[in-house]
Amino acid sequence: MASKAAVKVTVTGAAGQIGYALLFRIASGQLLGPDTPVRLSLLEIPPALKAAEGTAMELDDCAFPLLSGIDITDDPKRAFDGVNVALLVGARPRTKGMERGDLLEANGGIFKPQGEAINAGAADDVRVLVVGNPANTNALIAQSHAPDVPAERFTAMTRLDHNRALSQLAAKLDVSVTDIAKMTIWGNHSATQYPDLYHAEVGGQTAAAAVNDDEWLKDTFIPTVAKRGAAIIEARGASSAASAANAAIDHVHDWVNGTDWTSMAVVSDGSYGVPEGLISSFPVRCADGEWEIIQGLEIDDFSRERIDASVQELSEERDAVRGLGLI
Ligand SMILES: NC(=O)C1=CN([C@@H]2O[C@H](COP(=O)(O)OP(=O)(O)OC[C@H]3O[C@@H](n4cnc5c(N)ncnc54)[C@H](O)[C@@H]3O)[C@@H](O)[C@H]2O)C=CC1
Ligand SMILES: O=C([O-])CC(=O)C(=O)O
Repeated sequence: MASKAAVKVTVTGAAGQIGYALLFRIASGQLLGPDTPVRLSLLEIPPALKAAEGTAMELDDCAFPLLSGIDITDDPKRAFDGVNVALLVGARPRTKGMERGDLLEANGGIFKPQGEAINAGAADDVRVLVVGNPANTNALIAQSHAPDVPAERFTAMTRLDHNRALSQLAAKLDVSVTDIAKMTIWGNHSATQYPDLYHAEVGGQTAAAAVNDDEWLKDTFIPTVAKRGAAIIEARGASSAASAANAAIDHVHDWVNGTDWTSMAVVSDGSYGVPEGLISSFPVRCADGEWEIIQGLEIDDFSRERIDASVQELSEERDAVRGLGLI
C-alpha cells in the first residue's frame, strides 16, 4: 500500500451506468495515479442505495491495493464532507413531455444542495467535475451555491466531445490520435458545441488544411461530433457510459497532473468574448493542479459565428436558471 494519505473522491449517481464504468477505474488508480490511495464516497438517492451497495461489494471483491475505503450515503453533506475530488454524475434525465425549463428546474433541485454541501464541507483543495446534463449549467448552479470555494474549481465535461473529435479526425486522415495536437471544443456540451479544426494541428499544419475538404469539415465533422451522443443512444439504446467515464478520468487526470492542451468547460473571465461567469468550454492548459485558458488564438469569422451561437445558448440557460431562482 502506498504511504500517501488517501484522497477522498465523491461520485454522485454512483449506481448509474457511468458510475459503474467509472468507480473501478478510480479505485484502480487511473484517476489520480498509481501512488495515490483513494477513499470513495458514493452518493445516491434512496431507491438506488441498494444498487450502490452492490457496486461497493464488487469493488471490495477487486481487492484494489489503492482503495482505502468506501462510504455510501444519500446525504450530500456526508458525501462531500472533506471531499478532494467531486464527480457530479447523477442528474435528472429528460423524460417524455419535459421542456428544457423543467429539466433545468429538476436539476436545480440536485445541484443547489450539492453546491451547498461542497461549500460547507469540502477540503480546501476540492476540484469539481460536473458530468450530469445539462453539464455546463448544472456546474454553474452548483458553483453559485458554493461562494467560499474558488469559482475556478467548478468545471464541466467536454472531454468526451474532445475525444470524439480526435477520433473522427484521425479516421478521416488515417493517422493516429496521437498525431493530432491542439484540439479544442468551444461552448456548451450540447449540439451547439463547436469542435475547432482551425487551431488543431496534424503533421505541422492545421487540421483544416490537412483535411482540405471544407464540406466535410462543416457538414460532416462538426455535426458528427456534436450529435454523437444521440447517435450512441440510437445504436445502443442507452447513452454513452464507458466513454463518458473514460473522459471523466481524462479530465481530472489532466487537471491534476498537467497537460499542454485540452478542452474543459471552465468559468469564463471574458476570454474570446465569452461573457464573464459563464461555464463554457475553452482550450486550456493545466499545470500544478490549475487550469488556464490558452490565450492569443486568432478566431476567424466562421469560428466566431460558431462560438457565439453556443455561448448564446449558455447565456439563455443561465437566464433560465436565474429566472427560476436557482442561481
Ligand atoms: N458531459 C458529458 O459528456 C456526458 C454527460 N452525460 C450525463 O451524465 C448523467 C448520468 O448518466 P448515466 O450514468 O448514464 O445515467 P443513469 O440514469 O444511469 O444514472 C444516473 C444516476 O444518478 C442518480 N441520481 C439521481 N439524482 C441524484 C441525486 N440527487 N444524488 C445522487 N444521485 C442521483 C440516479 O439514481 C442514477 O443512479 C446524465 O445526465 C447524462 O446525460 C452522459 C454522457 C456524457
Ligand atoms: O447525449 C446524451 O444524452 C449524453 C451525452 O451528453 C453525450 O453522450 O454526450
